[in-house]
Amino acid sequence: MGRPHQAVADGQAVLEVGALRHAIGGRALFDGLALTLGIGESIAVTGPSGSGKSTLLSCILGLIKPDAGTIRVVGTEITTLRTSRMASLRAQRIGMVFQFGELLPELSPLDNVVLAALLSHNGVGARQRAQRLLANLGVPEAVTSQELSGGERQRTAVARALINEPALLLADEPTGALDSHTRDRTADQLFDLPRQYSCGLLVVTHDPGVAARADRTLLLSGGALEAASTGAGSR
Ligand SMILES: Nc1ncnc2c1ncn2[C@@H]1O[C@H](COP(=O)(O)OP(=O)(O)OP(=O)(O)O)[C@@H](O)[C@H]1O
Repeated sequence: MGRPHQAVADGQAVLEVGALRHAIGGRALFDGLALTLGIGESIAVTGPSGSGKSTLLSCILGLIKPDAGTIRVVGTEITTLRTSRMASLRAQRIGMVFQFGELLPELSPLDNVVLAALLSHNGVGARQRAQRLLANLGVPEAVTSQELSGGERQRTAVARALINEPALLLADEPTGALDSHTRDRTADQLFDLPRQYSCGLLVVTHDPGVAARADRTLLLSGGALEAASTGAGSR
């Protein structure tokens, strides 16, 4: 199922953030923050509540314009993009998984996933792609997604994020609403995705057991990202 856009070259970074600065309400959240994420790689970002993790994701999604610095998504500098161009880059290149899935409850899991393809003008073969993704992630068929368990809903949200074959997958506390068994299954699947689908994965999480699955864990502290140790055996 070829990408509807140019493929990411081997070795190319899917995300490069440089010298990022941003303040909210007079408080500096980012002060020279830098980050590089490669294709096939996963990074977990941890940090105290209010340190700016979700704001960082919003900057990468182009929803917040940072005060200064650069953000390149698959080589495209997004901080200077017009809204319409950013919207199309976001639809084609970035997948996002939220803490509570944010599915449309009246629609089936399949239709939730297909809808994301249609909204991105990527409808050709979308039903088959969605069926394959949902089957791979172990989501059962259902008339409405509100019939699903929390873990099944979250895996549907993962399928929806993958339907347009994004180069960059972002997740904000993707397992925060799940019990520990479901968390483990969902997190295992999530961190398999970069190699399975040739994308880069950036996960914001408070959960050391989830962060431990990432190739690298970074701590957001003092407005910058530093290497963090999640501790052996914290899964
Ligand atoms: N729209 C907004 N208006 C005002 N302040 C905001 C806004 N969005 C975020 N903030 C503030 O910016 C800071 C960073 O928020 P953010 O949600 O990015 O933190 P976080 O690290 O994701 O926190 P948590 O781990 O609790 O989710 C917080 O102090 C928050 O109150």
